[in-house]
Amino acid sequence: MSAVRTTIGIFGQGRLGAAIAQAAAAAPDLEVVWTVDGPADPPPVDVALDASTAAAVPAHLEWALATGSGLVIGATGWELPDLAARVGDRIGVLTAPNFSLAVALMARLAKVLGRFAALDPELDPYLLDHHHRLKADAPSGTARRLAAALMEGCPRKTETTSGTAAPHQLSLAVLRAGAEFGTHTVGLDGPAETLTLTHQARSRLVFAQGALRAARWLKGRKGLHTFDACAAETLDPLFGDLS
Ligand SMILES: NC(=O)C1=CN([C@@H]2O[C@H](COP(=O)(O)OP(=O)(O)OC[C@H]3O[C@@H](n4cnc5c(N)ncnc54)[C@H](O)[C@@H]3O)[C@@H](O)[C@H]2O)C=CC1
Ligand SMILES: O=C(O)C1=N[C@H](C(=O)O)C[C@H](O)C1
Repeated sequence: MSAVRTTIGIFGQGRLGAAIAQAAAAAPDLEVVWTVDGPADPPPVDVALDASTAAAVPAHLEWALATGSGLVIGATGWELPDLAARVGDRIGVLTAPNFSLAVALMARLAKVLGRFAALDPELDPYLLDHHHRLKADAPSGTARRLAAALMEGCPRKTETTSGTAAPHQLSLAVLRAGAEFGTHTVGLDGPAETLTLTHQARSRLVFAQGALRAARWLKGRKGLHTFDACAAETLDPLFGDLS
């Protein structure tokens, strides 16, 4: 008797969506029931993955609520302030500006870097975001997540700027050029030393595999979740006994 497979749908068949479809086709526990690359009303699935565009995310949330499907939102650049209230415990929704486990680790470390910068006003935390020339949003969803982590750790920084940074501003530089899959650096710059931490994606496979990890994790769950919660199962044990 064969095991029950998780049914998957994929919104968006561009760079990310195609990579997810390719990875899912090779996963014996998953069944890709549909992929769509434009407005559509597909049938319910266990979990749909949104790899489309910011503008399409609200309609995909409406679809998920109407069909009772789980939804993993990988698209970036959208804002839905009432998302938690709308989701409630009706369905499961997971938001993920970056599907890389290493980036989830980086976000944790960014918070610690922020805390370190908070000890000394001469230490400036900063962020760099480099992506391919076709990326629609800037800063990236990942850069926004990392900026939030740095600012949580360093409360004197309350907003980002791409220009000259006032003391309360976090300097965030965006580069859109070439074919870069996604490179982010968090750094500290002080009078006598610097510290940097860089993540560079070498393939979209890392995002595709993370998207499938998120779908498996979300199946059977209700409520609003983040990829950080999914990653915590792997990352939490790494933070024991750091002395
Ligand atoms: N969370 C993560 O780890 C990652 C997130 N992304 C994000 O994923 C999104 C897609 O990125 P790419 O694949 O590079 O863009 P892309 O432009 O290559 O693909 C987007 C696709 O969505 C399709 N689309 C547009 N409206 C749609 C709708 N209503 N329903 C279904 N499909 C629709 C377009 O036809 C296009 O093929 C972006 O927001 C990007 O920032 C990208 C890579 C990794
Ligand atoms: O559009 C992309 O390509 C990527 N987008 C995500 C983001 O906005 O952070 C994640 C990754 O960096 C690639």
